[in-house]
Amino acid sequence: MKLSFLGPKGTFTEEACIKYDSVSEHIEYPTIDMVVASVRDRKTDEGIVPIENSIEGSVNLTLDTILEEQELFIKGEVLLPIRHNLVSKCSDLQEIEIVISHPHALAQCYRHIKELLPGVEIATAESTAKAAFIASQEGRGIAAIATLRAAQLYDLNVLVRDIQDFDNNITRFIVVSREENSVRGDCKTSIVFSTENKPGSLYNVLKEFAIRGLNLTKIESRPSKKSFGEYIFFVDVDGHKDDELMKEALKAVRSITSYFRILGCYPKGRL
Ligand SMILES: O=C(O)C(=O)C[C@]1(C(=O)O)C=C[C@@H](O)C=C1
Repeated sequence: MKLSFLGPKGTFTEEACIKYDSVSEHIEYPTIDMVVASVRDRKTDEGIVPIENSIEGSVNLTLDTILEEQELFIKGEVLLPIRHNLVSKCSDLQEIEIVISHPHALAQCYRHIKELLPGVEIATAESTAKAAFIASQEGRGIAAIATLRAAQLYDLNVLVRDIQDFDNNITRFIVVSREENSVRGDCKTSIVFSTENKPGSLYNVLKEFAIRGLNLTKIESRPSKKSFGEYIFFVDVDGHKDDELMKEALKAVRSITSYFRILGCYPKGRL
């Protein structure tokens, strides 16, 4: 089996990939949309991308990409504790003029970086490992926020360990596939929908889960990109899509929404 991930080697997504399936062939792609497209275009069987972080929230590019890919499903999820490190060719913090990383990683370490390196210039990269690679090429004056594995792979010194602003830093990754997951058991169901822009329409949708005692684990909105003030909602619910109460709730929600799709039903990830 071929499993694509947001690369290059040394990203947190690669770690999630190894945690999910260490046996398959792992293939790196430089961006989230290219990982998802590799599955759609049958170059790989499944792909892993980050979807949300406990400090910084949703990865919008992932939400927008899975919304566009109507033929793909979420087949699984992986939870990973995230520990960031400041890594560089330099061996002294005083020499650092630029800090580079993925925007999510920069946001997760914002206070720490401001404290350690006041006035430092910030630059972004497509992943933490890409930032480490750039730091290894550029050399002097630049540090990346990256994994310890990336520091090893790109031959960088670890200047400061654990620079995330909050210790309880967890990222959730999803596994995208052309096939639905067919397992039963302790599952989660992810849906996406839009409602008419009128009073109570979101309340009416959420009520269908509430009256049946179904627990929502996430709700996120993204602009529809068609009209200002119109939104698409992503909701995760505890439970399998074929459980009796869930089936009833999903049927009701389908009937009162202007757009509705089950993104996937899959086993809950564990830390
Ligand atoms: O750049 C990486 O290492 C990634 O895997 C991406 C990513 C993200 O998009 O949130 C994953 C985990 C961390 O939260 C920071 C960055």
